[in-house]
Amino acid sequence: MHGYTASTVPTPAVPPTASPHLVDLRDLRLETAQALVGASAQSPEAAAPERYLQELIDGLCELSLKDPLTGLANRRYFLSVLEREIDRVARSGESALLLLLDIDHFKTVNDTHGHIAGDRVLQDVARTLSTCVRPMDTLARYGGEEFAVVLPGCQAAFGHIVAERIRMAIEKTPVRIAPSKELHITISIGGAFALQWIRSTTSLWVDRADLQLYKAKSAGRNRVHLEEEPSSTVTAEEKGLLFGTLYPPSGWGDLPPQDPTDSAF
Ligand SMILES: Nc1nc2c(ncn2[C@@H]2O[C@H](COP(=O)(O)OP(=O)(O)OP(=O)(O)O)[C@@H](O)[C@H]2O)c(=O)[nH]1
Repeated sequence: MHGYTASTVPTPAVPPTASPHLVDLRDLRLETAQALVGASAQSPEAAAPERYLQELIDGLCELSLKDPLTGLANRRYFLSVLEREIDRVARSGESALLLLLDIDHFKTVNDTHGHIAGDRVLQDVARTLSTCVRPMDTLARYGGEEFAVVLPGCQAAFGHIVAERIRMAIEKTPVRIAPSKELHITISIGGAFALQWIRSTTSLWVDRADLQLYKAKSAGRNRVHLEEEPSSTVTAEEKGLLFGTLYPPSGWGDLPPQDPTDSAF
């Protein structure tokens, strides 16, 4: 974020309809912004208001994409990345892995050590996770104590290795919540690959990974569960996305209904 605060930003020369000297960013409205832009074009100090506006826009963009506690991408941004990834995989047939990572027994951390310690755990876990991913991967805080990462170009053969490496990194990195108090944190990980050549949806992809996360939790936590055969778990909805009305939702590989009057048969 930029170093300005909400109430101390000096305004450039503005028309009388806009506020006189200071603009509280929380109160900034479209008309005010338009007035600032209009004035900046005519003002002899044109450079300053433009810089101000650019900083304002940059700051607002950053706010809208980042999780304030951890500095990671937020859910909204992550879903837009997933959307793009689905597109890419559908066009290129390359692989991509989605991992959902959830801190184990996090409620106990909050209940035992307090919310501030819980926040510290979230920040430290985020930092450790950041060291485990490649620059091309997108890591996000997906919800309360849940994180997500999408790994473009991750082959099925390597998925488990990558996820296991992340799990172990968290397991062997204690979180210091006080000078003499360290917590040992674990995470459960569920993962699913994007369906190659199929334009699925973000929610179906997330649901798949979530099912695996549920299995990892149910199996005892601190473990990785990845979908085995992505193509064997294609849902009826996804078959519809691929084949439209050609194939009935009864089963993968069903033949389209034959029209006896069609000479092609
Ligand atoms: N400190 C802190 N706690 C949060 C935040 N967001 C969510 N939580 C807490 O995360 C906890 C999640 O608890 P549960 O959903 O029961 O999950 P859990 O205790 O980790 O249990 P399992 O996931 O089943 O291992 C709740 O106590 C929430 O209050 C946050 O930003 N900061």
